[in-house]
Amino acid sequence: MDASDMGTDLERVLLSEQQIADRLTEMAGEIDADYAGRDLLLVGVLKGAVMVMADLARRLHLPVEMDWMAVSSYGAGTSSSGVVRILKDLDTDLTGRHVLIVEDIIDSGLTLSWLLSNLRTRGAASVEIATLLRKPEAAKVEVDVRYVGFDIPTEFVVGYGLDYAEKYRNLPFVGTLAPHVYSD
Ligand SMILES: O=P(O)(O)OC[C@H]1O[C@H](OP(=O)(O)OP(=O)(O)O)[C@H](O)[C@@H]1O
Ligand code: HPA
Ligand SMILES: [Mg+2]
Repeated sequence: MDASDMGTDLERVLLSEQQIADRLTEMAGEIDADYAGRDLLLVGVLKGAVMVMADLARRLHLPVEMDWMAVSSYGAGTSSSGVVRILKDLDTDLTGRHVLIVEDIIDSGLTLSWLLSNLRTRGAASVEIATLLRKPEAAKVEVDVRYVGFDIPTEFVVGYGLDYAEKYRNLPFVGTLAPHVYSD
């Protein structure tokens, strides 16, 4: 699937499949080096982080475990409500574990800031964040992020796990939507 398959819904491609792949390879290299000799637990945040988790994890040379949480702050809209709900909690006890939260995007920062404090109360040896995308100018709270793929402008983006009203997650690239998609 490429941009032309999107018909008129897509405004432009922000990050191509190749750019994403190259950056994830670099991030995996840093993570491999930083966590060498440690037992790492990757925590993916459903649903948006599915693609990042799958592609980042496959580039790591460390023996990792993977677990998932589902939290929601957006519902079907395009701005964060600020109210974070746990829809599915971890199956893993974090006591003494090195935890790396894997996310698709940090926008207002409200979701990750909340999640970071929540996981830090669970006795982990360390809790860090890896995110593919971050919107620095949209931050409502500052979040201490260890690994960032790309800083992007304050525009609503879709693809590579990111949705608008649950659609577009399966695009292999990250793009912006044409305004008519929001108003129709
Ligand atoms: O920094 P914030 O403004 O809090 O936004 C970031 C969060 O919003 C999105 O999740 P969403 O709640 O849309 O759930 P989803 O992953 O299932 O789409 C995204 O995947 C992040 O988790
Ligand atoms: O720009 C975005 N796109 C899709 N989902 C999101 N969740 C937070 N920001 C975004
Ligand atoms: Mg969403």
